[in-house]
Amino acid sequence: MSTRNESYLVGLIGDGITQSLTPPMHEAEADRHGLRYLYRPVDLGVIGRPGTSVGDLLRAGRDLGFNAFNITHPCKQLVLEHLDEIDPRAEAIQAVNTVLIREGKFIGYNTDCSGFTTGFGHGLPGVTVGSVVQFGSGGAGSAVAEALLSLGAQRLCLVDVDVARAAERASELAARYPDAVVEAVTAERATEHIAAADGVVNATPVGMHHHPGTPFDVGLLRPEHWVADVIYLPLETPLVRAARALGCSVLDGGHMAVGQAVDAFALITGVAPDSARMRRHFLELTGQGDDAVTVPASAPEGERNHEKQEGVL
Ligand SMILES: NC(=O)c1ccc[n+]([C@@H]2O[C@H](COP(=O)([O-])OP(=O)(O)OC[C@H]3O[C@@H](n4cnc5c(N)ncnc54)[C@H](O)[C@@H]3O)[C@@H](O)[C@H]2O)c1
Ligand SMILES: O=C(O)[C@]1(O)C[C@@H](O)[C@@H](O)[C@H](O)C1
Repeated sequence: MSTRNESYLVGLIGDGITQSLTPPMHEAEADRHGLRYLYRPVDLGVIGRPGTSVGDLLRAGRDLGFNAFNITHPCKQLVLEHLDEIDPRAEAIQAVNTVLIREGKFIGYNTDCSGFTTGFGHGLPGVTVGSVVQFGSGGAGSAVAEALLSLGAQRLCLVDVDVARAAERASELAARYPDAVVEAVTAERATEHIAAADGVVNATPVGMHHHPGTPFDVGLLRPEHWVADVIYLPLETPLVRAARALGCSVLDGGHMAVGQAVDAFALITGVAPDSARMRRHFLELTGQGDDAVTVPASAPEGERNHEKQEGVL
């Protein structure tokens, strides 16, 4: 037996998340720290519950002794009304992906934003954030837009098939970042903005295994563009592949996936995870275990088998 102060019971609430790599990332890192830590997917599709049941699931989890939950599509906004406290950044984004249960209270955070920010710094070092066209302004898109503006983007164009959603996000962000130009643009007008942009971001599900394709015509890309995708299943989306072939600097969705997991693990346990080790494990899970990075000679034997770099997300 163990109480909730002696071990960790964590879940991921969302639809279609049974194959998520976040649970194995947390569990393996916890093992390396000698923590007793179980992380279970709570797949709404499998248990036949709607996104609106997230509050009931949180309360059931609290009563059953869970320490925390990650929250994903379609619940990142739906969960807001069930929180007792919310981190200021998550409040600004109006999306939560991590809920800590402390003394019976639900405290919400957004590690998608911090995870994208860290991954951007490591994966696209030295690029000019400058002017960005971002496709998708939902849960991930809100976090990424916030990250880009806090990284210094001066112009951000949001493109979403849900035009009202993009307009709403753009006006919220413009109010909070008055020195930047933030606007919603139609897919047609995005063409001219991509031509003038430093970077292009995909924060839509287009490119996932079950949603193949690209959110815009990749013929618009030039080698000078940097390109970021948030999708990590697959890691090599059609957009990432096309951008790499063209010679663009590219950030795949794995950087954000590891970054959000690193930050959530730290919040849940209070223990600083080894982000490079989590990145290596993630790449093994995705079958990309030979990512070209280096591990210091002092690393444990098992880790020296991989030619990888410390501190790379
Ligand atoms: N790497 C990570 O850590 C990470 C984190 C969160 C989400 N994701 C991924 O991000 C993607 C989006 O997730 P989400 O939670 O934001 O979903 P969401 O449904 O909240 O938002 C997606 C948005 O994209 C828009 N959209 C769809 N097709 C479009 C198109 N062709 N052009 C423009 N807009 C379009 C939708 O209208 C919606 O507003 C998913 O693939 C998810 O797996 C990755
Ligand atoms: O890896 C996933 O499946 C996630 O759902 C991705 C993203 O939505 C994160 O915010 C979640 O914490 C985990």
